[in-house]
Amino acid sequence: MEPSFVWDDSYLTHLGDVDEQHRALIALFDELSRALFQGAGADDGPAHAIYQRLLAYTQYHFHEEEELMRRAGLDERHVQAHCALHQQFVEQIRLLWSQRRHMQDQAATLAGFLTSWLGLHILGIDQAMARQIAAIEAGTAAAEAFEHEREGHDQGTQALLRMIGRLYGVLSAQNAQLARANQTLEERVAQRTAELQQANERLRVASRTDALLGIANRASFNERLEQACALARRGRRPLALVMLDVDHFKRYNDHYGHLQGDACLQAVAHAVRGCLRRDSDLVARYGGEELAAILPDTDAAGALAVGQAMVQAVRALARPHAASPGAPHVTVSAGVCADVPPADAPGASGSAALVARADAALYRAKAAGRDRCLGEGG
Ligand SMILES: Nc1nc2c(ncn2[C@@H]2O[C@H](COP(=O)(O)OP(=O)(O)OP(=O)(O)O)[C@@H](O)[C@H]2O)c(=O)[nH]1
Repeated sequence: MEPSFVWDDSYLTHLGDVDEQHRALIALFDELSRALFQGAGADDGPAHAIYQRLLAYTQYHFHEEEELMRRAGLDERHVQAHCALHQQFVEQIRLLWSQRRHMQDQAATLAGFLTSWLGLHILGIDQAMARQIAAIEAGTAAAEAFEHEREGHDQGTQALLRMIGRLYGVLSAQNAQLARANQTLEERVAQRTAELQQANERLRVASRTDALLGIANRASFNERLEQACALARRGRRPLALVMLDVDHFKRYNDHYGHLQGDACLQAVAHAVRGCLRRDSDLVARYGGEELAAILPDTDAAGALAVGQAMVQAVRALARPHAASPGAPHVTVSAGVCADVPPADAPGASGSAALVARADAALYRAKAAGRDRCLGEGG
């Protein structure tokens, strides 16, 4: 059931402007109530626009009323209490409106608050204001009119009014606390969501990176290779691959131990990576001591030049390898191939054919004495 404001003569203050503004306010309250009840759960854009008009009009009305009280010369005790109620209302309605999404039944709560607050306010303090203005106009001193207003109520009514005022204060404070708690909760949820997103991003990067060498892992290599092949095929551009393997690495491990072996692989990976020139190039750990590079849009001559630069960069590390039957330092062998990837044949992808061809070149580089890079032409 919609709580709507039913106007009757008991609400009249007989102050022309004030009564007119009260009626306008009631009309806005009813308009907002209707919008809330009709649009419950849906987009509350229309209700929000009415709320903003209502808030603006309320503030205008409060300002007018406060000016009127000052012009009429009302006792300052009344003016202060009256202004405080106005201010409290503005704070409360703002708070309630900001929290409306957390309410179980926002239409009933908001409409109920508006209608009962206005009724209480008009029947209570606005009528007291009107009576004091009338008394002052009839020649009574402001302080006397104020005191008389107090005495006008019997003790029971006075106590009741105090209780209602106190109850309103308690509920307002409670409401503000709940709003703050909600706000904090929302901030915490937003912070946790951001942290989770960052953690997910770190996981995503980690799942594609080799933990020892800090370069792309095999899974990432496979994915990038498929993408690069598809692009190269579409553009009919050559795609180059470099397969690279550390020479006599088993002997290195046996001689220097696995930890030194790990450090050696890291140095090699760093040197090899330093030879890439384009953002689209990628070097990955293909297997134990085997690395692979994808060089999009690169022909055989270009690929051979990059492969040779990698071999030279590792040579330049001059990392001792006392157990090698070849050079006295760590070396690598590399094989390259470059081609427009062949269209996928059933059961075999163009990328697999390119890998096999680069692998065969690497095998020949090993057989030819290691520490070199060979292309498919030799
Ligand atoms: N320290 C270390 N060793 C690794 C890692 N991954 C693979 N290896 C070692 O690399 C060695 C590779 O040896 P092989 O495949 O026999 O080849 P190789 O000794 O390098 O000889 P060629 O390739 O013929 O020059 C093996 O002993 C692996 O244990 C790693 O992450 N760390």
